[in-house]
Amino acid sequence: MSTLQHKASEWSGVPTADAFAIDETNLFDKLGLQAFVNLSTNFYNRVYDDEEEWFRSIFASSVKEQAIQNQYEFFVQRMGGPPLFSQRRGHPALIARHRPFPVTHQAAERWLHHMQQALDSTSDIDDDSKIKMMNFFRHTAYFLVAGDELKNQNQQVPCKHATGKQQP
Ligand code: HEM
Repeated sequence: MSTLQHKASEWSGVPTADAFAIDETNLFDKLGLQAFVNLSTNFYNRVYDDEEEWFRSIFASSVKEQAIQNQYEFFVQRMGGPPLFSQRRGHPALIARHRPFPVTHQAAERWLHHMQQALDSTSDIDDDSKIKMMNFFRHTAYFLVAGDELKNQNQQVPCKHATGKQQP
């Protein structure tokens, strides 16, 4: 298991096997496209209305409708549907795509809070699928936090040129 996956399991409290239980059933076949559209719409409606300005502002440079599409296309692709995300956006590379944003433990908890509420208000997703999806989201959120911490560590490592010594 990679260090990032290990940290993701430890911090999220979700064992890797539970996180990837989304692969046991084809959730796209089970739920259909509209359920994913509804989930991401519910999620981003909450995010863009968040009373917590520090969290809302992380999304300030994104257009809500595009953020909704980016998210549901990724979920559809990851949960057994057609590769809509990759066809339009390229490789998911989630850590790299989150690089501009402060993906802290606090931000992960706020993201997950909105996602739990979005799931609760999406009636076309059954309870078993909700549990599977939430485990995947929780694990992935902390995988991104682990990736973000790596980015911060790398920034603290001085560049070899910063020593003033010339390399041979
Ligand atoms: C942990 C807290 C998280 C924060 C603060 C965060 C923040 C963001 C922001 C600001 C964007 C840009 C919105 C856009 O224009 O599409 C974004 C995009 C995205 N996020 Fe997150 N995110 C988090 C967790 C997650 C998780 C857990 C997943 C997947 C399970 C995820 C998947 C995505 C995807 C697929 C995109 C679209 C990327 C693209 O199309 O370039 N994010 N996220």
